[in-house]
Amino acid sequence: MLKLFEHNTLNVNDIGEEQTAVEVKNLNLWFGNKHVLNDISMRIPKNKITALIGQSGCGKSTLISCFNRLNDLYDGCKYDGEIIIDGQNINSRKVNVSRLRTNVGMVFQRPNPFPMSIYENVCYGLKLQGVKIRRHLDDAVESALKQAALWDEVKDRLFESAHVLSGGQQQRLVIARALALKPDILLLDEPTSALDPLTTLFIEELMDALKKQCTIIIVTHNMQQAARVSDYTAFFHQGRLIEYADSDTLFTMPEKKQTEDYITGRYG
Ligand SMILES: Nc1ncnc2c1ncn2[C@@H]1O[C@H](COP(=O)(O)OP(=O)(O)OP(=O)(O)O)[C@@H](O)[C@H]1O
Repeated sequence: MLKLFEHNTLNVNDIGEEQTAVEVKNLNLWFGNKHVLNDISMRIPKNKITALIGQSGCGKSTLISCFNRLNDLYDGCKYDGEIIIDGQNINSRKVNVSRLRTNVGMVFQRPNPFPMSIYENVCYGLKLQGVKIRRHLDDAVESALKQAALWDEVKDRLFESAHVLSGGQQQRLVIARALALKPDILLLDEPTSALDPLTTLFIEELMDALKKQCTIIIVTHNMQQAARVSDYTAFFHQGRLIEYADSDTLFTMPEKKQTEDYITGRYG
């Protein structure tokens, strides 16, 4: 197995409260009558990369979308159980959802820069929050672009349209847009599936650097990527969490036959 990144991990059962970024407790979710997430419980550790894997349709994207309440946008979506972030059950009606979405950033499969300049893309969320002072915006844009390893490539053309950037640059721009809001948690839904292998590696190195400042949860279909980049991996099947372990253990000594069949490509 190609190992580029060092993983220093606890057993999933030993992740304590202080080390937990997201605690999922008996989460169930339905779209209409369809029971999509079935009694999921897990602790996702802080400042680590956790990969969610499993066959198409098993509920990975739905699960990460619970972490910033994106599923609320769909009529007919119901859920119960708890998701604790920063000591608060974010499934509660009392939660301020826009504040939650600032704290829990999300990046999707296809880079989706807004039709505006590179600069405006990065400071979009800050402006929505009411930040107006130009120097503050300039500093935030520079810092987020540096964290996303894009600054050197765009610093001389910040006011050009974001759409002139390559796919990999656009994906880093979208990551910078999320980072400008200083999220504690970054959700990445197949962030490299539309990118070539070199750009993918670049984004993986970026994720490894970013975990110092935030918790990363990534959905991926790419087993090599999950094994290379993540500290922990959770395998799902038909809406259930089948196996969750540190990635070294899950990819070399899975406990369940179903996990082994999936990671060795026998199905999926
Ligand atoms: N907005 C929605 N309304 C109704 N059903 C939905 C909705 N979103 C997802 N589903 C259904 O929920 C199930 C889980 O979908 P989800 O996208 O979470 O799976 P996934 O594991 O992320 O799949 P993939 O790997 O293909 O992206 C699927 O059966 C899907 O059709």
